Amino acid sequence: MSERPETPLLDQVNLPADLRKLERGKLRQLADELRTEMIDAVGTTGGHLGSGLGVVELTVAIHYVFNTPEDRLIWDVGHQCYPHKILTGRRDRIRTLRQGGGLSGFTKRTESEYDPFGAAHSSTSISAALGFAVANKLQDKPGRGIAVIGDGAMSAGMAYEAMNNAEQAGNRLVVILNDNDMSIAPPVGGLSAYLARVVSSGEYLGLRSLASKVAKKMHRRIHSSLGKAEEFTRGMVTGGTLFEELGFYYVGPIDGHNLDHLLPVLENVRDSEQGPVLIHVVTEKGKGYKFAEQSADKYHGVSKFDVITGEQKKSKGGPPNYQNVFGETLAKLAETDERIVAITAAMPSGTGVDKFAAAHPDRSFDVGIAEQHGVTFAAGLAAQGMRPFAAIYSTFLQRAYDQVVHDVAIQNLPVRFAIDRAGLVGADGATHAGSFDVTYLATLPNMVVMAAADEAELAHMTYTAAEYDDGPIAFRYPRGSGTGVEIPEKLEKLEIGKGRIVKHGSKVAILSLGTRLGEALDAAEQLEARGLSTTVADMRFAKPLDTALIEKAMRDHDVVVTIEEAAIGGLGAHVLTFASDSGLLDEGLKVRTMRLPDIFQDQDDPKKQYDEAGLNAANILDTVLAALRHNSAGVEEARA
Ligand SMILES: Cc1ncc(C[n+]2csc(CCOP(=O)(O)OP(=O)(O)O)c2C)c(N)n1
Ligand SMILES: CC(=O)[C@@H](O)[C@H](O)COP(=O)(O)O
Ligand SMILES: [Mg+2]
Repeated sequence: MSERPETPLLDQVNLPADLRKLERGKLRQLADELRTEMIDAVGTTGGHLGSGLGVVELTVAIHYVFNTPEDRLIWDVGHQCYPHKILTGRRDRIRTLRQGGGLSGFTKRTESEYDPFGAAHSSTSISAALGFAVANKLQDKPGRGIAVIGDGAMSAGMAYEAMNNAEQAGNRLVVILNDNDMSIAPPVGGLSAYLARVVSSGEYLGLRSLASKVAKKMHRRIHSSLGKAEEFTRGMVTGGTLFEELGFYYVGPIDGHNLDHLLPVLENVRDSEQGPVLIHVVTEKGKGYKFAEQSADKYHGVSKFDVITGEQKKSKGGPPNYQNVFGETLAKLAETDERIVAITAAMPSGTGVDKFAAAHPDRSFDVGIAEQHGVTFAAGLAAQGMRPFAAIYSTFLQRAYDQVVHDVAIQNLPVRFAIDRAGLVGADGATHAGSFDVTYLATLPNMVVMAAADEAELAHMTYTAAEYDDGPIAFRYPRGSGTGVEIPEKLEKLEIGKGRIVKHGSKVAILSLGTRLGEALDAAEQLEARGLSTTVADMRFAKPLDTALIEKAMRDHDVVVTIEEAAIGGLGAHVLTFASDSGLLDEGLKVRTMRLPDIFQDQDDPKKQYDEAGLNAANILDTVLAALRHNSAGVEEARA
């Protein structure tokens, strides 16, 4: 008689309270079902897979042992939170992940009480968890701050700032270091080597001896189940000296896929009066899905894929990605210029620096998730005569803004900023939008700010930046693939501060910065069809402005529109400032600035995001026609 299939446990678990009703012996089956559900879901949505697979058991154990949501659980970066979302009332929406109107791909306060803190930029979890812990202490409320932080995220300075400040929290703060020996790429630096030593040199010690260490450290009765456990675990030999010196009780390393190890240790920590505690958990990124386990990047970020074959449904062929145009162009330039070096902050493939590194390994630097260090490292390199390219996503460069101002701009050092993911980025949503770099860079004295309209322009700007030694220079370009335009063999060194007229007209002038140029040309066609002769300029520079081009546009046209994939304070603001300073607005010229809206836009398909932002061709057409309907009194006349 065939065995009746087990009733899926996952169907009985909507919230952690349901999970805690299960016998411990059932948790293994639940974890297996949870892993299967996650693989199936991400197969249909795409997203971050490897990191979530690595924390399935840890997620089950944390919610089983700790009293979430009263215990505030904070996932660092939050890209590993899909199992957490499934166990906290969002299984029914998990297949809407990273889609318009769907679940965010990261933790988000507005989504659930089980997401006490939003994430997506790394290394914030310990600071936030410390905040919750101290607040509960001050309010005499129960509840801990629990931070789960990866080994990659632990390479950022902010994590140490938080740990340095953590002693005050006592046993209210629990830090779980999820060490899978991976960042997006293999981890780098001294910390990674240290953790590898702690994990690899540890002999197998019986759990009892680990238990006695834990109990001794915490002056606690050994938790009964811990005492009974027969399993072996890696013991600590060198131990977590680094963390202990920072005031933490260090426990580990522990096998993060073995619930018989995780549960008793978490219970011990939960019941301990001592703290703060750092539990060092060893996991495998991509665990339990062979295609992820076998891939170099452990399926960190995947498009939709066939669960059976592991085959991702990526569009094949087509124009090159901007990141690779940058990396390959820079690699070529570096063949004849020994001064060129490239720096990435743990994003070699995302920035295209991996292409540069393949050709020039000794001139390529992955500094880990350490944008602040990366920028000032570049400043030091520049001060000593090198030509450094700091390749950092727009959103992640925000983390190093003071370094840009204080170490680069004020000293007028020739650091080159290759700013990828400029503008709206789609599935990663608001936390990753590259909205602010024009605003925050073009306001700085000495800074040159360029924006590529297509991949050929990006190649020219990479060359121009390489040759520019007069101070800092930045060039921005979007996520994804180019327009298919041909990239000439011979690159052009652009004249600093000069734009280019792409289409000549006489009534309307559209001044475009970046890849909205395509939409501007579409709009120009529609305007011409209405008898409105339209000039289109690719400004190329937000700073310095091409003032001659702007002045001519303003004197020779009735309506001037600026458009950019940037928030207020960018090209439009600088054009208006120049125009008002030059008296060009005195004759009642109609000027409209089109820019990103003053909201944080959630995830969606990028085209839809730009529709929502009002920055597509139809929006340009409407803006121009509305402006033309405004009479000199600024009153809109009835629609013609
Ligand atoms: C400030 C910042 N820089 C870069 C990134 C891009 N990023 C996302 S996840 C990741 C690697 C994180 O590694 P780890 O913390 O070990 O987590 P794992 O993926 O291994 O679970 C990086 C570099 C980011 N999210 N935030
Ligand atoms: C979680 C994280 O921050 C990165 O994985 C990011 O999602 C990468 O973005 P791209 O996919 O644009 O490279
Ligand atoms: Mg990791």
